[in-house]
Amino acid sequence: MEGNEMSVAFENRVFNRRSGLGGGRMGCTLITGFLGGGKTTLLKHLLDHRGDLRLAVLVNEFADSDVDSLLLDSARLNRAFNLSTVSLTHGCACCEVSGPFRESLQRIVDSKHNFDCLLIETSGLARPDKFVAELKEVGIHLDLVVAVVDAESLDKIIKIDIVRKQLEHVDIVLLNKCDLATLSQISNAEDILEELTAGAKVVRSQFCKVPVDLIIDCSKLQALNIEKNDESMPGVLSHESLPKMAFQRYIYDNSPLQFSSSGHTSNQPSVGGDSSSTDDLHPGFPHGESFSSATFEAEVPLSLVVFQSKVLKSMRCASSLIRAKGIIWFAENRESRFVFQWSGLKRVEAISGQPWESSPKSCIVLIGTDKSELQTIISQLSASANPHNEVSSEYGNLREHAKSFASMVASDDRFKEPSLNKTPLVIFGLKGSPLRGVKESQLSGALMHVVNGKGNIFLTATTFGEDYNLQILLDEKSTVIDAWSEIRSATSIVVSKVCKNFCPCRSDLTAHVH
Ligand SMILES: Nc1nc2c(ncn2[C@@H]2O[C@H](COP(=O)(O)OP(=O)(O)OP(=O)(O)O)[C@@H](O)[C@H]2O)c(=O)[nH]1
Repeated sequence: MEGNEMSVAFENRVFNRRSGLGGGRMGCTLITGFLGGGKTTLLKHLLDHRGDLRLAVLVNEFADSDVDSLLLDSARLNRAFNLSTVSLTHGCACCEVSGPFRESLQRIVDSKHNFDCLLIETSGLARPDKFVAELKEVGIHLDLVVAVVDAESLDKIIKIDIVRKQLEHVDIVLLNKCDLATLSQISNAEDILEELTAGAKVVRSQFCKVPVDLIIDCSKLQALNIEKNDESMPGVLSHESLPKMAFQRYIYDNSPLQFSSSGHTSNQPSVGGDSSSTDDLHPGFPHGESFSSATFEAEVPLSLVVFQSKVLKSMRCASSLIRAKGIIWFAENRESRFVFQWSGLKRVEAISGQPWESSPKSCIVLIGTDKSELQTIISQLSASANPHNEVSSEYGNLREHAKSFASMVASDDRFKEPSLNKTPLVIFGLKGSPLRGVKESQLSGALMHVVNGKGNIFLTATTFGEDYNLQILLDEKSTVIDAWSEIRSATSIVVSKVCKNFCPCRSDLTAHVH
């Protein structure tokens, strides 16, 4: 790539905006940034707030699995927009751009949908500069390169070569996850970015909530006065994985399970993996580090008891694990699909909000630098898969634990009335404050992050409209008193942080301001 080409894009955009130029060609925003920084979160935010923009989206994924499409629910979006999903399993937009990536670009350009803007989410291990020439070839105008960066972990990951490369030519950096970072982490991150990005705009954000106009050039549309209709659904066109030539499938030899490559239909869990290394597989591979990915799939539910006691434990012990994400089918919550996320400084989330649209199954991708650690986690995941759908034998005294925990929650008026279901899950959550504009989801979501971040307890969350509930399953090892004491003290931290900007005279929060 030519040196300053991308930095110039931002100035061009500014110039075009001011002069009403920009041409009739479709513009493109490239979203880059290391694994787990918040690129998909930004994409979702843009899709949710796109107004009447017609957006085409390409998602580039590191692992050999379509997890991002599952997380974005792209099949549903494409159905609504009458587009078919293109599966680009043999081409990497970053490393091998001549194949399917070019074809998808061409398809977007030729599309009768007349898209206003193409959003490309690059994989967390891709170099954004590799995309520029291809875009030019098909006549797509690169408006902007945006990097999404985790403010809490930037000082750790900045040592990784690809992270530095990603930041070299960006126009805007969203310094994201500012809700998790301390002020000193934020200002330290800003210093690092100033040094590395040669003058990019740095914008602090939480969950990438920034104006759409900052990321997408809307001025062209106004200048061209394009008529819009209400059916401007985005087209989420593809998932891509890294090229087969740069990767080697490997099988976990010592597992007793049957293994298969993607597309298996058995009721047994299956795993697959990809590994990349600059040395032995692809001498020209530009990523500079050796990363591996492994995918676990199971069409039987996973036991939450085993998941939290074994899988999470091995994930926490795996110092080389960088990222995990996927969809989980828990035996204790069969009706909903849980979106599982592990990113940054061991931040764990498991949130369900949607019923299954197709047959339930779990699909989890792990990315790290040590294959054997990934293998250990995969083995634990396999152990948590329960082909016989019998989990009640694991419950033992857990229901008693649940009852006493629920009674403790009931005694604290910061919480809603807890409930129990037929499993040992306790369902509970913090009260919101409509008067102060503090939602249940804000408080309970923050509580989940704080508690899960410590790693002693695992909270999952379920959402339904404005309702946001947490779930806890106290296993044999956790004592109810310890768990409750940890949740109470985390609650105090969360409530004081979220509510600190509000005047304490309002009565509906008095319960929160203990
Ligand atoms: N607390 C907090 N969590 C965030 C924020 N932004 C994103 N997350 C969470 O961080 C996790 C990773 O976010 P993603 O958007 O999937 O990150 P990504 O960069 O697309 O990840 P890869 O595609 O794997 O590279 C998810 O659990 C998000 O909910 C934020 O500002 N604050």
